[in-house]
Amino acid sequence: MSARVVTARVLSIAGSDPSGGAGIQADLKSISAVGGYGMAAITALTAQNTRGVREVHVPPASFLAAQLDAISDDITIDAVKLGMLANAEVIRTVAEWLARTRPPIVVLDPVMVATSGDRLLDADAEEAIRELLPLADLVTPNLGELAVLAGTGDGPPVVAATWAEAIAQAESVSARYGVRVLAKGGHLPGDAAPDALVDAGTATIVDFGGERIATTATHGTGCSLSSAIATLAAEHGDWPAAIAEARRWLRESLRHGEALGVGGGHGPINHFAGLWERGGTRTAPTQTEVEAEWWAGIAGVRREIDELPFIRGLADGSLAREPFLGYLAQDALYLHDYARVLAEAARLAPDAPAQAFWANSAHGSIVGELELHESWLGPAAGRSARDGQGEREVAEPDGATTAYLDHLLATAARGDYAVLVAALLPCFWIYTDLGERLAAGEFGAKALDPGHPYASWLATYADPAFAIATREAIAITTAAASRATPAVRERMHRAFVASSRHELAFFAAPLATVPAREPAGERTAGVTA
Ligand SMILES: Nc1ncnc2c1ncn2[C@@H]1O[C@H](COP(=O)(O)OP(=O)(O)OP(=O)(O)O)[C@@H](O)[C@H]1O
Ligand SMILES: Cc1ncc(COP(=O)(O)O)c(N)n1
Repeated sequence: MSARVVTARVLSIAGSDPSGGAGIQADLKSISAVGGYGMAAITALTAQNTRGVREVHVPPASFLAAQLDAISDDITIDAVKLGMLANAEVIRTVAEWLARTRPPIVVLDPVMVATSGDRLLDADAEEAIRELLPLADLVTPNLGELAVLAGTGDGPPVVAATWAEAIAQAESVSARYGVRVLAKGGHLPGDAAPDALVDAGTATIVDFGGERIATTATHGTGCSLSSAIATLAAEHGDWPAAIAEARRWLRESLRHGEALGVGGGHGPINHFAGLWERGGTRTAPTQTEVEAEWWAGIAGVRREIDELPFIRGLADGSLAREPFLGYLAQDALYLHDYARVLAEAARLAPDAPAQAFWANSAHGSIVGELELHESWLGPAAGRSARDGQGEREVAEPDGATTAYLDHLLATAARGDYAVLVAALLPCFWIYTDLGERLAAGEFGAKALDPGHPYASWLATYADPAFAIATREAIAITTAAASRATPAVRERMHRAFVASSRHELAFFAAPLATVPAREPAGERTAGVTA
């Protein structure tokens, strides 16, 4: 078998079923459902529905040859699936093209009679199918087709009545034509629906067992299975693995067929049931779209932050030293635990660059806390006790700090990396944005004045290194959101919005929580400057 490919380019050479359950329509759905790129050259048009075939129109074989050449002249074909071939002339056209182009994988579903009992191959063409067998890598007959292939032409074909008889017929076909045979038990009576891969060349039989699924939606199962096997064989480079996976997918699709409610006869399987259930129908937003949507989504919160008396006072320098230092004390407490949550993100990170980024940010957060103590607050509480300077009153986290940290620590404890990084992001993003806009004079010229009472603190937030870290945090988070399922992305977004609201409460707290009974200027909790 040829080298593996990521997205197999698979050509179905088969008939059209306008009801969408069998033929090329089923083939294209099946190839797509298991991850391949589907192409289709049409051998015949049928007028059929789930109840039966009304008419068949076979275009000139020369036109089929033109379709096949148009494809092989331009496109690398990783696998071919052959379905309804209608008549001997079509079979010969396909055989000639196969012999000339030698696709690496050829799966032949020797379609002869539809589930409804209608002929899809001229009676006199059943013999011609044998010409194709040596050109195929795998042939997938149902019990009736297997009997025809196993027959020698003397007398009518004898359909296997037991699974053992079917295996014996498959062995003789495999030996006679030098082709692997997947014997299919879909038409066996009883509760089992077994298939078996029979290869006389290697004297191996691989059994694929399975309970029969109680459903009337079996139209096109043979078409769908053979297309999925061709696609997965190109991807896996291994027949038993490809067949096992194709059968798992087929059985899932069989279980969901009836719910489609298509037609009053044998309805189609639901080729995409698994994909739909696992979230495959929604287009994932790009990273740029996530970034724009999430940022726009917290526009209201950001506006409220901009308008806070604390931010206005910080910008124009009118903010009293006492609430400012109260804020810094809370910020130090926040950074203390924020560092631990960042370290947890490093622990959960799926790759080394992300792990390094979060670990580095955790380090930055610890350094930030220490710097706050060095520049503004005095020695950190733990050290002050050890240094015998324990006289100083130690700040307790206020309600806003506690709530924010509880949210982050709970998110970390839940252990979902994507949701955790979304929760961590606002602290980077909102601060960088504020710092940049303060430094740009958007809140008034005073913020740019070197004589501003908090100039050195303002400078930290306009730090280009912090802006670079913020870009990285946005990139990591939006990449995770873009890859996530819709449900996880929604949880990420909720965590992001929740953290943004906590940012607002955090900025609002210093002026909102000064206890009324405490005379201004005398509040000392945590403030040591
Ligand atoms: N009711 C069922 N439950 C489980 N598996 C089934 C059922 N019916 C068919 N299959 C499986 O579907 C695949 C096709 O089998 P089947 O023997 O019906 O071939 P077919 O006659 O070529 O299909 P088609 O229905 O397209 O004519 C096999 O893997 C078979 O085991
Ligand atoms: C065009 C076309 N190709 C193949 C089949 C066989 O499928 P089934 O046996 O499930 O009817 C079909 N009905 N129509």
